[in-house]
Amino acid sequence: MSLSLNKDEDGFITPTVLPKTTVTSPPADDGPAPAPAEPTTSELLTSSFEVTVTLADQQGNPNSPLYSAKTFQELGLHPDLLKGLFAMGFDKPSKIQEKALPLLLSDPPTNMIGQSQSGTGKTAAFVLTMLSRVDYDLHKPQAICLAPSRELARQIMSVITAMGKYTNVQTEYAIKDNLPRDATNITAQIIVGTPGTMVDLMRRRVIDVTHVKVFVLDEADNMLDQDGLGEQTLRVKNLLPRTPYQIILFSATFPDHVRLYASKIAPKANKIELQKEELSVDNIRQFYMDCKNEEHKYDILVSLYQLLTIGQSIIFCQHRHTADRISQRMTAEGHKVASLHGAKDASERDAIIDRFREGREKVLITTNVIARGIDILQVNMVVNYDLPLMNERIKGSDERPDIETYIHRIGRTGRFGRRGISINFVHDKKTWLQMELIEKSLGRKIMRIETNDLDDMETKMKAALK
Ligand SMILES: Nc1ncnc2c1ncn2[C@@H]1O[C@H](COP(=O)(O)OP(=O)(O)OP(=O)(O)O)[C@@H](O)[C@H]1O
Repeated sequence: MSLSLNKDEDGFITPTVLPKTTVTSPPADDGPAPAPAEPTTSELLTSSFEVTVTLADQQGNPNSPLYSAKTFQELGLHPDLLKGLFAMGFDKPSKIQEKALPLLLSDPPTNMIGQSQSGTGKTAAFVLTMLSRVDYDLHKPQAICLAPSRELARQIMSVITAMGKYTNVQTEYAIKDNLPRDATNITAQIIVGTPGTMVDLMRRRVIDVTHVKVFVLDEADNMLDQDGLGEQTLRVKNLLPRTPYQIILFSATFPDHVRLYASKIAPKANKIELQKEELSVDNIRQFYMDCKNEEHKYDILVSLYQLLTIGQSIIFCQHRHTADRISQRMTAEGHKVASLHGAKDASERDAIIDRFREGREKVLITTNVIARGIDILQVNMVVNYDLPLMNERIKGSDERPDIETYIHRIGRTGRFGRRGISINFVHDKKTWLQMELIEKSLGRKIMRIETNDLDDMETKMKAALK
């Protein structure tokens, strides 16, 4: 089946505006596939549902953020890294990789602020840069990478390990409860972690920063936002040496108030930017369900269970206690679901996400903790049980929808051109208006699915995943 995009009655919009990516080089004196996964059967309510991948289609389509006219070979990568890439099944670079890698790898190193839609391969771009720049004979930290959650740090590490499989790279985590308290000296070349633990290890000089030459912030807008992890990230940066190092900031979103600050943190950066209307990928079809009240949301979720378990699904709630409550109720009623949030301890969090990654759990009920970056190809459905709101991020703010978090949440599906579905639950005027604001900001139609018509639900979902 080909992945040509059509507008249909379900509101799946063909991109009429070609996704343009703007690349800006620093002004002279301004501060420095697998592929489209497609169900091969429309039998959504049977377990015979499969996902096949036809990477070449989308990477050959100039309208796609996965498009590539170039090859990894042309990028002058070390043969050991090329081997690693091919072993991972990466045949050619995606658009962001094709544009960013020559800039990231050029000498002298230049900073980079890179934006590209979720699931389009940003990780490989910064991982390849770290792996290309470190000196494997020097047993000192040389690349520091920060991510907003331990789950994402662990995922980035797995990409480094896979891509660096044919090199002698040594890596270490800076995440909670990973190193023994009496660890004294990290000799690994690449360290990946969350900012709090990274600061701690740097302050205690367990990490010697003298030789650091690359500093990466994944999900950079969140890492720099003063209402997010900005303060902690700045602490890490202030502990880095005064000698020049390359700063790389990547995210699918850069809201205006962070964009300016990002340019200060990464001076004279090359910039790859997206326009507002290009923020969300077109292969995720967005729906909403009009629920009667909070309790009805729960009933609807339960009625969706069969659909949720065909591939894998992530259900996002506003609060940890909601995630736990729903998960306990559904479990008591005989459904198999797991819940994950920041109040669980480190080893439990690792076990839960690992089980989900391995497909042993099919439904994960969670909070914004894994809204960003998590890449699990089988996830074909995301449910916003509660819409993301600004006041979850910014204390005391009003109840405006949090557009950036929405983009990241729905981006947990539709990875690297695969098809995916997102469903928003609305249950009163306020949530309806919030959803309308999301729809307006993204310029994408969010289609209604009837809550009392399971057949309609099934038909629309089948069509969306086809
Ligand atoms: N060149 C490539 N060829 C084939 N698959 C690729 C390529 N680059 C990346 N991928 C795959 O695409 C998926 C998405 O990549 P990645 O997680 O880096 O996206 P991202 O842009 O960082 O997304 P997010 O914004 O959600 O963090 C991964 O499963 C990755 O293995």
